[in-house]
Amino acid sequence: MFQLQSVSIHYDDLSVLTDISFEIRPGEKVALVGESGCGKSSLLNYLRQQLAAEQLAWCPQHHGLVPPLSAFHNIFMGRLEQYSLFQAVRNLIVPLASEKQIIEQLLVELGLSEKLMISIDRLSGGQQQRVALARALFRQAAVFLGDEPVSALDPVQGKKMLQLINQRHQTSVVALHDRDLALACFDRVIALGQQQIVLDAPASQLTRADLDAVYARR
Ligand SMILES: Nc1ncnc2c1ncn2[C@@H]1O[C@H](COP(=O)(O)OP(=O)(O)OP(=O)(O)O)[C@@H](O)[C@H]1O
Repeated sequence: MFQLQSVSIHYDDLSVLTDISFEIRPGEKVALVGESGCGKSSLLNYLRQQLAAEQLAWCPQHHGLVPPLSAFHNIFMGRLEQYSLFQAVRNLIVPLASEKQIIEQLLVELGLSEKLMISIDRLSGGQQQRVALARALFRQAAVFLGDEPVSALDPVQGKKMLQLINQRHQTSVVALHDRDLALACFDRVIALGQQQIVLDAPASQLTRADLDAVYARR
């Protein structure tokens, strides 16, 4: 699915990751951890560029929602490129019953059943984050890439959402700060630090202390 061989990522003269190599096979569920600024978002952006649009469900750190529009409209936009211009405009003005039903069902699963036609600027931070997640799930893609997609949720809800992500996608790579969720919900954990991969192991072979040690390095 992803094969990185000696990849370096930098912004002008700032090196973020240097000469990293790894492979992610189809079916793997991978948590990406490491302290703030270590390069998780930069790596996810790199991975995004390796995939065709139709393979990818992307959940960005800052949501990218349109605040005056409803949850329905924002979620519908997750698949906008798959519709003709006529279908897209028509559905944005008068939602098609079929699309509305799918999105309603998604919102039920995400605990937002009452919010279908509520505008984003009237939702809480955690509710907005779940709308961004619903927009990614609506794509029904093979690969989910998420940049802290549950950071605004409580741990119980966060775990439920990560389980849903992993059930609905063949492969996932998710940046997380919550080390317990990384261990509980993923098969494999990759940790970044000092421009390198500092740990890459099956979650079943790791403890919370192993991941804490990643954050203690400097
Ligand atoms: N567009 C950009 N232009 C220049 N520097 C950038 C840009 N995006 C990120 N950086 C820098 O690259 C480094 C890695 O940032 P990145 O956002 O990938 O880290 P992160 O691990 O995702 O952090 P966080 O956990 O805080 O979201 C940081 O030093 C950041 O300042």
